[in-house]
Order: sequence, then structure tokens, then C-alpha cells
Amino acid sequence: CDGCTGTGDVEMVRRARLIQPRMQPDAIPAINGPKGPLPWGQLTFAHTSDTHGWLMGHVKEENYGADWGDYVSFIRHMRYKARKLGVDFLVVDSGDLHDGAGLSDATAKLGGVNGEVSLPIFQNLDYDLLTIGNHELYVADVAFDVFENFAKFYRSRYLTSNVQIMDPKDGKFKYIGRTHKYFTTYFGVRIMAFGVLFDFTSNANNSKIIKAKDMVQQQWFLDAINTPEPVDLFLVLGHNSVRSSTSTFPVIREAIRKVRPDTPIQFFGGHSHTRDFKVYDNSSTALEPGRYCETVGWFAMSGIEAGTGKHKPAGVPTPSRPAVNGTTSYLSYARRYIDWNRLSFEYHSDNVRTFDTPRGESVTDEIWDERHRLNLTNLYGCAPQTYCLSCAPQTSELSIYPLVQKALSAVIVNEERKDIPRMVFVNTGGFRFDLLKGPFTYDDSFIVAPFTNAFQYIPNVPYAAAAKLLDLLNNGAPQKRDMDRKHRSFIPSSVDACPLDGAQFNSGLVKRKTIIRRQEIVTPGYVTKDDFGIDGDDTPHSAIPFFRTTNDIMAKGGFPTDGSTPETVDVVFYDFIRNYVLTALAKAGENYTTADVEYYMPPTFTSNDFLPEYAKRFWSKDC
Ligand SMILES: Nc1ccn([C@@H]2O[C@H](COP(=O)(O)O)[C@@H](O)[C@H]2O)c(=O)n1
Ligand SMILES: [Zn+2]
Ligand SMILES: [Zn+2]
Repeated sequence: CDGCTGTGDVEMVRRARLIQPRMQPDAIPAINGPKGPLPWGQLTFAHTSDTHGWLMGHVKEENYGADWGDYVSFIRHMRYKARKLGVDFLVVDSGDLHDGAGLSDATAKLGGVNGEVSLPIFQNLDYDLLTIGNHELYVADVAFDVFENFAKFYRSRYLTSNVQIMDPKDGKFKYIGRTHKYFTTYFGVRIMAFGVLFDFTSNANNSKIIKAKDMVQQQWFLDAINTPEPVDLFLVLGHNSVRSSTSTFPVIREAIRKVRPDTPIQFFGGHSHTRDFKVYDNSSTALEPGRYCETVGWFAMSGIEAGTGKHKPAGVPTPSRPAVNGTTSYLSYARRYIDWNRLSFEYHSDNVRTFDTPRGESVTDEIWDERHRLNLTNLYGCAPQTYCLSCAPQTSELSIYPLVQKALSAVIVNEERKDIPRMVFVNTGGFRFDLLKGPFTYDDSFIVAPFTNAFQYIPNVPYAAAAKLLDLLNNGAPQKRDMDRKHRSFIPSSVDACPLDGAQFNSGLVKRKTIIRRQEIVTPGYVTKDDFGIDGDDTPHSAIPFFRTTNDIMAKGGFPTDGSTPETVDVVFYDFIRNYVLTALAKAGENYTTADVEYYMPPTFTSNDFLPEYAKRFWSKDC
């Protein structure tokens, strides 16, 4: 497995970069590319959300294979193009920068803070506006780092209208970023912007989230929406799904509409990891740009009666439809979901002779140096097949969940209680990405299961109650984001098998400054249906099937081999779902409290550790 170790990796990186330009065409990976030029409007936006540390891009999927340096170069070209076209171009992000990849998460394992390497790399992008996600707030140290460093870096551009942190210097709660920003664009559009997190409640104690319904009553908000200054557009950035029932965007919209019935309101959402576009009314729409550096959300609007920007810039497609189909409006809109790869980025930069800007190149170099320094390519074992999160029913052997159950049964064993039967309950929301065939590395351990949830247990629970627990948990409160519309893939009924197979992709162990070429066939990927229809995907794809999962799954261990049922069992679970387990046990007639809960495994052995342990024990190292 050449290149599997850290040192080998760097050697290969350097070599790969040198030889790339002379690669034979057959060696150049192929994906199908953009269907045509992007729309540009009076105001045009590039939007990211839920990047979750994937700044390296998807090293095993060419389709999403660009890295953060490539995105930095892309945005530089787009800013230049916007000026040439005579339109305003704003770059925005809706949060969730942590938990999901080695580059963000490995530093916490080394005793540092999650994000201490990835956030400074992220900061190479000159965002116009950003807001905070719930993954910036689960852990007190992470929240404080965001307050102390990230928010100070972006200053008035980091909007956290309803999120505060306790400043240890004086013990007072303060906004992490700014509550709002009033500004005028280059071409003269006057914007009032907010950044609103959904009503998140699992935050660390040092932070506070003000519910949207309370925020809209606060004096600063009322002053902002009633400002005597002219406002041409309200811009609401939010880590907030654009569609789910838990979204608080409607609350914000109603509050603004009460005092400004005619001013356009544009929302940029996140959190549900979906490509989506929602129409609220004829002057109010919302975009959501997916997850994990798979998508750049692209949005263009024209018709605002302000400024000197062009409403129909020459030589490019322009926004052409009202928000509500069949009506007439002075505003017109367009949206596109761009695949995160160099083919797309280069194409939309008009195939400039040198795509890579010096800043972009240095960001790429930094990412690869850090990847090496953090040992992210260290190998645990070779996955014999691809195990997917949602491309197959959760009981199918193609799904990751039977593998998780096997690994939990084998690895989650307390030596002192190994002969006592145990039932291990974990939430499916803790698994974040497919485990791809081939090398399963330190980086992949974060990609698949980034959280550090501890294994806790209640000893000697009557089996009769424990046996009811899984059904009670799965019929109880949801334990993850609203999955209702998570994958809005438009799936032809003929697709019934999981087309993903790690063998198709590069090993991910060597740097590939990929020169990709177009292919005629269509690669599997997003097939998005939103309020504007089915033409949003910049690169057409064949659909990947999507199957929902239950809240939780359960694995057994140490049960009698003769098939008899034990009197009592140890009920083991992630600390993240402890309260759900206690509630469900009460429903099963067994009242326990947190005082009955103990650690089953050492608290340092977490949900991020059991799959690597399984891979080390049971998978070959010869990929
Ligand atoms: N310690 C944790 C924290 C979160 N989760 C899961 O992540 C979901 C939230 O992720 P988003 O990217 O959608 O904000 C949450 O609902 C849990 O399912 C976890 O398992 N453990
Ligand atoms: Zn997220
Ligand atoms: Zn989120």
C-alpha cells in the first residue's frame, strides 16, 4: 500500500504534483461537467454551508475533489468577473465548520482544540458575511475559540444575531459576533443583514441561544428593521434549514414583513445538508448549498431599484423568472448548485490560462502539509467493500449499519463485565459519511464517525425492559436534524443498487492536483428537486438511491450461546443519547436517573474509536 504512511504520502504528493501536467489522457480521471455558464444578476452570491472541516475536498471522489485552495482561486476569478460584468458579488457561509474530517477534528485528539488548524485555513477566504452553526457550540473550548479568534478575524462580517458566549474575563454573556450589519455594496445596494441560528438547545454551558421568537422582540432587532436608513434588501444568513418544520426563518420573515411589507428578503440557510431552494413569496426566497464541500450554492437576483449594478449583464445568462411562477414581479431570480471540483471551477472561471492563484496554491500546500503533520493518512485497515449511510436499506449488507453493529459487538466490551450480556444503543446521526472500499485511514475515522461520544451504561437492567428499548427510542423524539427533506434526490424507480464503490475513486492517499476531463456518461450524484424545479444542478447526475434510517440501532454482545434470555443485561449507550435512553426506559417501566449511569468504556475511548479498532483487528492491511 504505497503511500499509506505519513512520510510516503508527502513524497507522493510532491511527485504527483510534478508529473500531473504530463499525465496521459487515459490516466486523467473523468467526470461529466457543467451544463453551461452560470447566471449573473444585479446581486450574485456564492454560498457554502456545513463544510465540517472538509477543506481537503473529497480525496476519494473526483466529483467533489477540489480543495479549499481551489475554492479560494475560484472565488478570486469570480470576483474579477463580477466587476467586469458590472454586478455585485457576495460570498457567504452558513456555519458548521467543525466535526466531519481529520483536518478539523484531529487536533482535539492531540490535546488541542477542534478547528485550531482548519479554521485558520478556512480564513484564507475573504467572505463578505458568515454565521455560526451548532457545531461551533457543542464543546465549550470550541465555542470560546470561535469567539476569541474566528469572530475577531472576520469582525463585522461574522453575524451571530442570537448566539452569545460567557466571556471569562468578566463573566458576562456577549454576542460571539455582531448582531447585524448594515452596509452598501460596491454598486450601491443598501443591505441590512442578520445571522440566525435555529433554536438549538444542546449547546455547551458557556453559550446561550436566544430563541428566534424572543430575538425578534429585542430592541436592537426592532431598531434594525425600523432603521431610518434606506434598506433595499434584507439578507438573513442562518444555520437554519430553509424548509424543515424546525426552521426559524419564517419567524424572522414575519417579523420583517410586519414593518417592511415590500422590501425583498433573501435567506441563505444551512444545517439540513441539502441542496435546496425555497420560495416564501414573490420577494423572498431561500437557498441552501448542501454539505461537506460538495456544493457551491450559486444565486443571482435582479430588479432591486437601487444602485448602479447591471440587472442584465452582457454575454451571460441572467435571472429570468419571478419567485412565484405565473406571476409578474419586478424581481427575478436564478439558482444553481455547482459540484465542488476543478472541472467546474475552471470552466466557470472561463478556463483562465492559470486557474491557480498564488493564494490558492499556498492554501493547497498548507492543507497537504497539515494532512501529513496530523498523520491523517495513517492506515487502520482495508475496507473490503463500500458501506453507505443511505444508499441502501439499513439492514442491507451494502449499508454501514450492519458493519457498525458487528464492530460494536466485537469492540465495546468492558473486560470486567464481559460475561454479562450487553445491548449497545447508538444514534444513527453519529455516522456522517459512507465508509468507502479500500484504505480506511485516520482521516476516514473522522469522516465516518467524527464525534467523541463516550460509552456509558446502566448495569443489570431487567431484560424485559431492555428488549423494548430500541422500539421506544425509534418511536420517540427525533435525535437528529430533521431528515424529512434531507436528500431531495429525484430518484428514478429503476435505480435500486448502490452505485458507489471506492474502487472507482483514487485511493485518497496521494495529492492529485487533478486535471480532470469531461466524460460523456453521467456520474452518480445529486439530482435536486427544489421550488424552481429540477434544473438547479450545474452538473447533471444520475441519482443515488436514498433510504431513511431509524433514530438508533442496537448491537448485542455476551448473550448466552444456547439462545436463552438473560434476566438482566447491561444497557450501553452513547452519552449523547443518555436522556433519550432514560426517558425510554421509564416508558418501559424502569425508572433510572443519571446517578445510575456509569462509564462502560474509559471516557477516552469514544464513538470515534471503535471502527478504527475493528479495522485494525479484522481488516487486512494490504490494500
Ligand atoms: N456529539 C454529537 C453531536 C451531534 N451528533 C449528531 O449530529 C447532528 C447534528 O449535525 P448537523 O451537521 O446537522 O448540525 C445531531 O442531530 C446528531 O445526530 C451526534 O451524534 N453526536
Ligand atoms: Zn451540519
Ligand atoms: Zn448543523
